[in-house]
Amino acid sequence: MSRFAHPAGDRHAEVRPEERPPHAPADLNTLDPTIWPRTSGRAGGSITVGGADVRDLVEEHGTPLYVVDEEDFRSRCRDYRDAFAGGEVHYAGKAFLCREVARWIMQEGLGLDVCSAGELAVALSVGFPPERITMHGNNKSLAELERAIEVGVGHIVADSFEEIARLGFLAAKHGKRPRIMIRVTVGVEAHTHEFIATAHDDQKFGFSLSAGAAAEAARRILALPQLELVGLHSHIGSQITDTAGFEVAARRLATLLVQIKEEHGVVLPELDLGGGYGIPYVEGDTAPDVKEIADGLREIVAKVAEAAGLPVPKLTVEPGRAIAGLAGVTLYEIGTIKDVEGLRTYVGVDGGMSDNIRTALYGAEYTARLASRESSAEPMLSRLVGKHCESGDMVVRDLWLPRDLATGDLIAVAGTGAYCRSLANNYNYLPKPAVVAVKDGVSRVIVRRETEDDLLRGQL
Ligand SMILES: Cc1ncc(COP(=O)(O)O)c(C=O)c1O
Ligand SMILES: N[C@@H](CCCC[NH3+])C(=O)O
Repeated sequence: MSRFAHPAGDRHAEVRPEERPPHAPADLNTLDPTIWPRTSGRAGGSITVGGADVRDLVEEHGTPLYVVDEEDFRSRCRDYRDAFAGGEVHYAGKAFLCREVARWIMQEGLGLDVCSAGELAVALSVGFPPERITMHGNNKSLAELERAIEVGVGHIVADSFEEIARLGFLAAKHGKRPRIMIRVTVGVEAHTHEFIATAHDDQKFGFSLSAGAAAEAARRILALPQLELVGLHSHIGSQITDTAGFEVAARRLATLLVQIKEEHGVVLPELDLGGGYGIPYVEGDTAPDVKEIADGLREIVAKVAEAAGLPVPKLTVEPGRAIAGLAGVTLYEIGTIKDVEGLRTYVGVDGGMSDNIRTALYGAEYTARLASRESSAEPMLSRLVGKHCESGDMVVRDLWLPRDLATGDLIAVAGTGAYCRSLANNYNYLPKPAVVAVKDGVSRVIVRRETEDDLLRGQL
């Protein structure tokens, strides 16, 4: 099991002694280049991202602050696009989407996955080409499906029998022929936290392969001439570092491709293997390299197609975290430092589970550093906690920080570019932090900080 994964039942358990960090790192100032943004470093002691000093960023934009290294984000788009040349890469907007990010995705030549009318609206608002958009969701509303058909999204991934009937009705109503994929539950037990594993049979997504539901979905779609069935889709889960699950998924999808050809004489031209590629969050984490993923998946798809006597389908992947995750860091200001004798030091910051709920939700681990200066003080075992009324409100559960830490110091948490702003909430009426993009020493607000007016808007 990966360090990220642990049974949900353990979530509230105390840290067992063997899980405590065995020893402090030799140097608390270093920035592991596999975890921190590609352009990050230290200058005059302070951490810099995209050529900007975090002290200046905070001076200008306040804390907590989400900082996105634009070059890191865009270069990972290009890495995926180049590695999967010949196929398609769709960025999964749920990881982190705003208008500016949609523009970056568009400019870098990627497609986009959306899973709600809201995500679709963000993309359309900046002129994202609808034909490069895929619409997902296990319970899309009639209005969401209608909007997707009206604007002409490139693919709609069917997730239930009800939805196939709705799609048939709406396509006929609008005189359109949407391109449909079937979300197949391939029965893979992905090695990740149970809340983000999506291909074992006992869950809400997709049509079960083993129970025959996926084959039945194909029958029903092919019976509706107003729908064009173009392929099969599988997404086995998120933060997956072992690529074996993707191979099994690809092989199993291929068996269905063969079955559909034999039963209906139809060769589906596309295969979408979803996203889920893991990233390193803490030192020692390993993550698959994009080239290896691409070469591995391409080889498997080609092999299984060949063995089945089918033409090699076009391969699409949908990375979210692997593009956005490491581009982002969160900056906090330290407010309180509370030493609990003999146990640890609680370091309180001005955000918490409203801007990063992943630690509370999945037991996620993060790397954090004193960001506004370097220190050679002794390491102290710390817990970086938020300011919410929950004792589970932690940003980093176990962390070594220098003993001379003081109120007003800045802390940077790495790897917060994915599923932090997108999962942010207003618990305890905290306003959501701003998101700034940094590049060549210049910062731009791409999502402004919420204000008290935002918090009160819409109430009687
Ligand atoms: C259908 C689908 N595609 C892609 C993704 C992106 O996953 P990740 O951010 O782990 O790459 C998800 C989320 O898990 C998803 O549900
Ligand atoms: N929210 C999850 C990922 C879920 C992906 C959506 N299917 C996380 O932070 O790890």
